[in-house]
Amino acid sequence: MNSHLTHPRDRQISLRFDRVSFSYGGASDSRKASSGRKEPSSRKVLENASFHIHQGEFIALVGPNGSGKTTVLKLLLGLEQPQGGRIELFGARFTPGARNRVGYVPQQAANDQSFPITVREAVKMGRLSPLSRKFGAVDQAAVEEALEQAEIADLAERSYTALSGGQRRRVLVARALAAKPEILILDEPTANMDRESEERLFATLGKLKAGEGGRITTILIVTHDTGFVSSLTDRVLCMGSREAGAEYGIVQHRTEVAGEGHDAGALGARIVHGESLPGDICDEEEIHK
Ligand SMILES: Nc1ncnc2c1ncn2[C@@H]1O[C@H](COP(=O)(O)OP(=O)(O)OP(=O)(O)O)[C@@H](O)[C@H]1O
Repeated sequence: MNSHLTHPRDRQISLRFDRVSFSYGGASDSRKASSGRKEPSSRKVLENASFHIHQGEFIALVGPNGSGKTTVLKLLLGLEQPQGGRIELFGARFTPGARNRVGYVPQQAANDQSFPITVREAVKMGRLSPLSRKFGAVDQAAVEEALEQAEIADLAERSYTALSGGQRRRVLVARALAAKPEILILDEPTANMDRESEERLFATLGKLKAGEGGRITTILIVTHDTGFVSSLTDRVLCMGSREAGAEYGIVQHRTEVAGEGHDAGALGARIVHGESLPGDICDEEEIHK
């Protein structure tokens, strides 16, 4: 069976949260463990939160400020450990090897201002592995392809620091794509982005979703701007919704007519949308403050 032709929900699961609970200052909080100091109080972010994402799905993760979106990303990148439940990447518990198959585009690069390198060099960083193997022809080809995919080939020799915020964000996208990730995670990619960069990023994401180059990429995008990706989005995950048995959980909204797909019915609300997703997609009454 050609997996490209199958519906994403008939493909294997790339990522699963199974009744995940997490509190900052809780028993397995990494900062508490490393510092040895006791936090004055714990901050519960997730309780029994469950969702899963199929290979090739395009998912928007939305929710109000402080509802835990970044925390979900930290958990699935292995930067935080849940106190309860299970997180699976590619059908197994988190491993560093699985992490290498996930591309992450942060809101901004660490030390953004002091990045005295060209755009091509910044994208090359996506191919540098901790095993310090030689940078070869395959790596070079991947870098050139990522520059094209992110529509920044014309910027390749420019200094990274001379770029606009939106252009820098597209460099970070290219850096992630250079590693040919199976899952691509983007944290608020359009925040403070100029119109042209937004349009080019949208084009990049559209090509990834369409499977250009014969690769299937699963995409998880944290955004306040659901309109930006509405025509690409398969499902919306809403943070902070109260569900039976999950005080601080996540509700999955389908962006398709209710009843479709083999696992329809297992989840909460569904919505139907056309060109744009409504701003109040997550029921405000349901969102914890
Ligand atoms: N390192 C930390 N220690 C303690 N509490 C934290 C820490 N990081 C985040 N929090 C708290 O956990 C909750 C969830 O934070 P998180 O950053 O995940 O939310 P968010 O939805 O990404 O917010 P935003 O949209 O503002 O980026 C917030 O109440 C936040 O104050």
